[in-house]
Amino acid sequence: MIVFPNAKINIGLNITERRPDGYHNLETIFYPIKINDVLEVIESDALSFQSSGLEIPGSEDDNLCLRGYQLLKRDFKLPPVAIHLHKNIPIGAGLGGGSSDAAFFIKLMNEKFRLGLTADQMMDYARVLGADCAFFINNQPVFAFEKGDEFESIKLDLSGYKIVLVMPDAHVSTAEAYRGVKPTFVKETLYDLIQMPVAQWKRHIRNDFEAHIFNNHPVIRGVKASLYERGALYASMSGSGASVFGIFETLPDLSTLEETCRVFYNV
Ligand SMILES: C[C@](O)(CO)[C@H](O)COP(=O)(O)OP(=O)(O)OC[C@H]1O[C@@H](n2ccc(N)nc2=O)[C@H](O)[C@@H]1O
Ligand SMILES: Nc1ncnc2c1ncn2[C@@H]1O[C@H](COP(=O)(O)OP(=O)(O)OP(=O)(O)O)[C@@H](O)[C@H]1O
Repeated sequence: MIVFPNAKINIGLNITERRPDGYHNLETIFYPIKINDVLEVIESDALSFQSSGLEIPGSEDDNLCLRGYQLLKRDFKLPPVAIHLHKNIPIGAGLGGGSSDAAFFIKLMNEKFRLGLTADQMMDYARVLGADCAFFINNQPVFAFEKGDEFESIKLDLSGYKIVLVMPDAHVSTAEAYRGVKPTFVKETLYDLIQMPVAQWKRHIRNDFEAHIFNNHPVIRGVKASLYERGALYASMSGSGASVFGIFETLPDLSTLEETCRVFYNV
């Protein structure tokens, strides 16, 4: 069975408090985008994992797909499987690529081996693997809160706009991003702000990671500025970075950015 795990962007991200467990409470809007990996699972004689495409740092045993397999195996009698992941979603990008692979792996296993899990049950498994992971089970635009793994559905349809995603030559680890952030009280919740017209978002919606990540990686600040110079209605770093997205009325010419960055049009 083959599935195509997709990336997400965060529209707005407010870090509201540090939790006793070391994590942070936050609020954000998750929006799915059309940048995809390819994940294939076949029944096999032995458990194996191989990947192609972008190089994934870390050992294969730490790959979130294998961790998903081990997690399900605690509760279900599963045969060995051969997993192939073709990696295309940029890594260290704030696009949730690894989390998406894990969530799609759980959905695939549920279907392939008829495990009978509901979406809520799959989300409970996904939460164990990462804060971002549960979102990709339903994969619909949501307002997310607490660790970013509790959701309220929202009406948000950006299909009438052109969304462009730019990945500069910089990588930010999620842990690095959280280490430098100072939680702040939220006056106006994103749940309400997101209902404003897109052209007004620039004045009201922010990503709390940007300030210190831009200081550590000025190239990311430059990409965001370029998107506004080319007419973006709204531009922001996604999640903990390093990718930056822009929402446009018409598709911009980003050929100069393409010299130094990976640019994805119409995501
Ligand atoms: C930045 C976001 O992508 C926004 O959507 C997410 O909050 C990150 O979620 P994620 O990559 O799934 O994160 P995890 O793999 O669960 O956590 C990585 C590290 O980020 C920090 N972390 C993550 C989520 C959160 N709400 N508070 C945190 O402080 C913790 O130090 C944790 O050890
Ligand atoms: N399937 C996978 N794809 C990508 N990274 C993976 C995968 N499985 C495990 N990882 C590990 O996760 C790390 C990437 O996570 P990181 O949080 O830094 O960036 P990200 O992919 O942009 O995700 P996020 O949006 O959650 O921040 C990699 O260094 C790698 O070791």
